[in-house]
Amino acid sequence: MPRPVLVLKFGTASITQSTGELNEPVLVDIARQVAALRDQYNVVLVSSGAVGAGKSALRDYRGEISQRKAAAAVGNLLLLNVYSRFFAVYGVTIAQSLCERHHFANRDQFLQLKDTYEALWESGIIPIVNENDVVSSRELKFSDNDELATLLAVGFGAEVLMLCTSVGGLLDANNQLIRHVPSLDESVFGVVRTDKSSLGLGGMASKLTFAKLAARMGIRVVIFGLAEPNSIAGALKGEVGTQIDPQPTTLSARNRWLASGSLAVGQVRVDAGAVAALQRRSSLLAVGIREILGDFSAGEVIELIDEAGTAVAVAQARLSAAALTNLSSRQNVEVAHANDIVLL
Ligand SMILES: Nc1ncnc2c1ncn2[C@@H]1O[C@H](COP(=O)(O)OP(=O)(O)O)[C@@H](O)[C@H]1O
Ligand SMILES: N[C@@H](CCC(=O)OP(=O)(O)O)C(=O)O
Repeated sequence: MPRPVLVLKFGTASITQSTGELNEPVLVDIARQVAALRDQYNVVLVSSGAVGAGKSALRDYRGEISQRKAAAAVGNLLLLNVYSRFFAVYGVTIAQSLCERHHFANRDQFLQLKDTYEALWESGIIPIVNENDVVSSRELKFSDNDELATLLAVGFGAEVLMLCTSVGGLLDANNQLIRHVPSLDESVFGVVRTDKSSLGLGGMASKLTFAKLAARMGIRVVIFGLAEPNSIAGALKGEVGTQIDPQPTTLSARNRWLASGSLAVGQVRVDAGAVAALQRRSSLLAVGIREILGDFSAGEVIELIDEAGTAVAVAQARLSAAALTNLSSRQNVEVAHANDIVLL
């Protein structure tokens, strides 16, 4: 039996001090706790903290985009060096994996990543992942490492996605920990404020957004903190942090991919009749299309939005944007087959 995959993400606020410097005692403890999970899980550790760790090396750091990239270039080295030293104490070798968003657009390319991780896991090595900030452009970035961790969890069909937070979990309006969220509906999002740590990108709003996606794809999510001893094992057992239940899903691995990991390169606005047809699991026909937004080729992934602009589905387009625009007749032209459409 292959071991289940566990994706574990640590944000800047959890592993650095307020100055940005790496919090070594916390990292030693993470290494101890994660090393103990290796026999049970194939672990992917997603770690932020590079910008914080590297920024003091830059003269007159003001947090501009180019300076953040430069800080990440310095800081990733420091971060991995510290992880490498601390994991070595527990006999674990680590590997570095820097990911870019476009690697996730093409499923074949993404599966190469999985191949590599499997080779690492076979030798007991833990991959440590961060966004490749040095080259990531503003348009093509992951929104943050919560998204990167989620896309890895969905792509690998992980059993559990664990998002570490500096505040111990999801808190209610009285700052009390919410222990169990059976389903992430709007009322749950209502407790989230928009504050986040100064060096990180995410915060709780981002964690919940991606937790919702992962749960919809059948993955159990835990948002937890490191305040208690052995909190990672505790969170896995459901005793620490906020537990978010996975939703039942019948989507195939490929369609889960379509709905989450792929990059939608364009959008198509569809009318109310087409929305109703999609909900009946019909194919999308050209007659229901109101507007084509962006440029896409046949075979690429597009988002289907309703008249109000809300995304209702993602689909693999059979026709390019240009071919769709130039249709002489829109009767009986299939734009996306039902099997290639995933409702959101
Ligand atoms: N309802 C909430 N429960 C917990 N944290 C919340 C809530 N609303 C907003 N937050 C904020 O979200 C942030 C949690 O993200 P944090 O773990 O610090 O960042 P990251 O891991 O992305 O660096 C904190 O700044 C916290 O104050
Ligand atoms: N890639 C950046 C962190 C980006 C990020 O998502 O930060 P966070 O919100 O703290 O998880 C870094 O290593 O500093």
